[in-house]
Amino acid sequence: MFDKYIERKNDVNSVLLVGLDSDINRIDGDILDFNKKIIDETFDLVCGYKINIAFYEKLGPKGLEILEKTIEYIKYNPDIPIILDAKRGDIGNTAKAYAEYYFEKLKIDSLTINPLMGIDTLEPYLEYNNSHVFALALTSNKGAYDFEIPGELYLKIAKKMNELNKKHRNKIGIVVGATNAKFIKEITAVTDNMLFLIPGIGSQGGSIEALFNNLNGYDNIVINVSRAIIFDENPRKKVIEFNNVINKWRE
Ligand SMILES: O=C(O)c1cc(=O)[nH]c(=O)n1[C@@H]1O[C@H](COP(=O)(O)O)[C@@H](O)[C@H]1O
Repeated sequence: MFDKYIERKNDVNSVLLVGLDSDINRIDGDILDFNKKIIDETFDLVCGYKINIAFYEKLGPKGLEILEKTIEYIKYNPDIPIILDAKRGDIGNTAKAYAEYYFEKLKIDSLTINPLMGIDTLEPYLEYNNSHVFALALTSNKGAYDFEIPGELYLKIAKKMNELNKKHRNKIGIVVGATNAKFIKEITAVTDNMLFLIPGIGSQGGSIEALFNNLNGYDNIVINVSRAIIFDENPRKKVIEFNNVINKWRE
């Protein structure tokens, strides 16, 4: 799956993920139509899509149906990676149940997971040929200062995930928030070529400049922007703008 990201990134020259955080409270009409419109307007320009399950779960069975149809719709172009953002983390037996739905039925490319309960909770996700997970390490919210940053837990997670990533042939990446960019430099020092999923640009106010100053040339990244793209009146234009600014820094 790692290769799918790298190929896609090189093919379209973009590391941008559009986050389909399609909140019913901000949408007039049908969410599936809303998603299809965003996908139609952006698919040729983006590295991939991240779908946060919360906005679909809250609608009950109808929401899951929309989630499944959205994934199917993106898959008309099989080269586009799809991340399901569910931040799962539970004992092996339960993780196996999550994995069956996400990787066998939905056939997503990556799942976000919370690694706090330990390595055994990740293992069921890694048993599929093409599965991939992004483990939360340094999140974008201010609560990152509650547990992740004190005692450098985020670094401990990054190191362990890097080790696991080598063992499991590139099936693991980490989440690092752009809003806490100053800590990213230390992370790049302890990781090899694992993928970073970077949220926090756009509505959360993360600085692209600070992000790239701290990435220091590290380019195994995908940058997610949700609200600032999907709720803009011209999502395609917004994607082009983000691609341009980000690619200037990547040069
Ligand atoms: O795992 C994530 O994607 C994630 C981790 C994190 O630390 N911060 C974070 O914002 N996210 C997700 O990234 C998206 C950010 O959305 P916007 O702030 O609208 O761009 C949401 O789906 C969040 O749940």
